[in-house]
Amino acid sequence: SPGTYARVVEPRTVSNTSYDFVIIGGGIGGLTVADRLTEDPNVSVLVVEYGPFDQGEDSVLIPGAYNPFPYLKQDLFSVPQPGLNNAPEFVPVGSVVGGGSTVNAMFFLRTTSEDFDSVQTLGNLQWGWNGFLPYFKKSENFTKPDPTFAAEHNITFDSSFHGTQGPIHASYSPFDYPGSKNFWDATLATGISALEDPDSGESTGIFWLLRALNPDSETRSYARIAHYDRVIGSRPNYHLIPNTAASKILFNGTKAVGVQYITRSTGAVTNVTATKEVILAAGAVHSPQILQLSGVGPKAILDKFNIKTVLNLPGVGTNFQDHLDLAVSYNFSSNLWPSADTLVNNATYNAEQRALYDATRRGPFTLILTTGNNIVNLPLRNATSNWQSIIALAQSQDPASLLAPGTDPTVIAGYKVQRELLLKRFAGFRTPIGEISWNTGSTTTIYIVKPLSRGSVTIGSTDPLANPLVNFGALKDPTDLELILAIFRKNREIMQRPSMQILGPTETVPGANLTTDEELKASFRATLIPTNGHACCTLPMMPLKFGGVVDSELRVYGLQGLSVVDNSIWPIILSGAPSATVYAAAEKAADIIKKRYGLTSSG
Ligand SMILES: Cc1cc2nc3c(=O)[nH]c(=O)nc-3n(C[C@H](O)[C@H](O)[C@H](O)COP(=O)(O)OP(=O)(O)OC[C@H]3O[C@@H](n4cnc5c(N)ncnc54)[C@H](O)[C@@H]3O)c2cc1C
Repeated sequence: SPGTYARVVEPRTVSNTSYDFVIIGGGIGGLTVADRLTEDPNVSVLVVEYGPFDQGEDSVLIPGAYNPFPYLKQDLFSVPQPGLNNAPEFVPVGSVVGGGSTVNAMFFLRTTSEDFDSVQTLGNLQWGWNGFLPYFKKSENFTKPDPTFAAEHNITFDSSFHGTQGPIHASYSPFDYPGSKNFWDATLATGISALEDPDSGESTGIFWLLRALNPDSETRSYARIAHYDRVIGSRPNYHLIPNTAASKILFNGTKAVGVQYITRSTGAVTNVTATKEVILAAGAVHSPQILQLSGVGPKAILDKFNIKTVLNLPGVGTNFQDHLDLAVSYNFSSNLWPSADTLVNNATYNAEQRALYDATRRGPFTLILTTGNNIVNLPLRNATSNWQSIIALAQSQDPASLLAPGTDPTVIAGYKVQRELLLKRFAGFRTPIGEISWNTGSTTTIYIVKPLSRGSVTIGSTDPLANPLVNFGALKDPTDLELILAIFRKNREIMQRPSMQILGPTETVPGANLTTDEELKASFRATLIPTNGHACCTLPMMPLKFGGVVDSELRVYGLQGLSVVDNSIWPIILSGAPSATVYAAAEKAADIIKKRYGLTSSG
């Protein structure tokens, strides 16, 4: 209803005013922090958001009608990727209030506790798993599945790891296609074990996926509802302007004192003052762009565009990482009915099931089509007996030569320590490096979640409305291709087990006829997507000597009054899907910032 938008302020209302905090970006990090800071009625917050509000479209709210494209930034492509036959690749980022949470596939999956050990090892003692778990719980409203349904479908969980009072709903789709059981059994037959709860800190094995799904309405639970609509009626101190691009952070010396923004419909430029802090939450692709446009970043880049240097900070925009995404396709001669394909190919079934959903909130429309409910998370050692030679291949690489020429020595040093840490994880059993998910129809998706290659984000012009140059750095390190091969071959093994074979699968892409490592790798280079929309790590929380950009309290080094609260802060990409962890990290960030200024939580 229009009433929910009551606090959307007109640009003219904002101009020449001042707020305690100005937050750039109304995605997961930005809205979570805005919500928590405005619990203190004496604090004023403005969120500047590039995109519009969604209009409650089915494509946003209903899992079975999911379509992210209308709210993705349509014209954002990477620079050509030499590792992928020189193709430029689409860069998916949500450009809408709620950011990625409005467009994502609703995987609500934490990461292994070993990822937090890594964050700690890289200089952030107060970011351990045990201290972080309360923030996971605070952000979450977990609903148990129906016990009969759970028993029939291999759903297990440990309630002690979940929160039930938080703003984001986490629940299981109350539907599955029959083929999932075949996949489950085939996976177990390869020696992979069932995992009780992937949100417990242990995250390897096969398990049922939790989704950011409201179990009453079976619709998306996302930051716009959870951290804006939910509270806005009682928060005159919480303002948000949509359709507005932050163009730069304003500095007085090295202190951030405000934000300049552009009203996209008119091009009008406005300055707004932040008396306490500017908080950067434009996501891992745009936050480094905004910093560079504001004069904070590698000096050579700032000089190239004649931008006055506020601070030479070499790490800004380096260390770019994302999950890799490989689709494997099949024909089935005797697949079970229905499958995920039925909803796509059979209009009668689709109409019946939509009517069922509308009437009862049950059936396949409670499920996102592209991936199944079952996920297999694999550490390298459980994927291949070749794990030692893969680690040896990685060790034989010269890290400096895998980064762009001229990369700052601190950034190279940080990359080296990350690689050493990652290779230790590769030799263990607790960090997944890959995931497999069969959608019960024609597609299995393989994700590589711990790539060794690194990319970058840099400005390509001084126009704040132009896209930055995104370089995935895909497959720069040849080890990444071996990781894909290992998971791919494990997936073939699963497909060859009797409970999948009775469905009569024939692999059509890459194709059953491709058998040698070289044939398969050539196919991967042609079909791999270098992103799962999980861009991260471009303003990493690491020591300055390792190319870090923010300290353990999320403050940008060398500046005052500027914090970062989005998915840019991780040093190494998380194994899990990012959103659950970004919500929790933003809850932690809000506590850190509240403490810094003595704010209350009375809201
Ligand atoms: C298609 C897709 C599918 C995904 N699927 C999943 C999934 O199933 N599970 C999961 O956990 N994660 C998924 N993700 C990833 C997840 O949604 C993101 O990692 C998460 O949203 C990152 O949060 P953030 O706060 O860093 O940034 P975002 O949520 O992206 O928010 C950044 C916000 O900043 C705004 N912005 C950018 N530039 C400016 C500017 N100049 N001025 C003002 N505002 C600006 C953007 O419009 C955006 O709203 C998916 C992402 C995509 C794109």
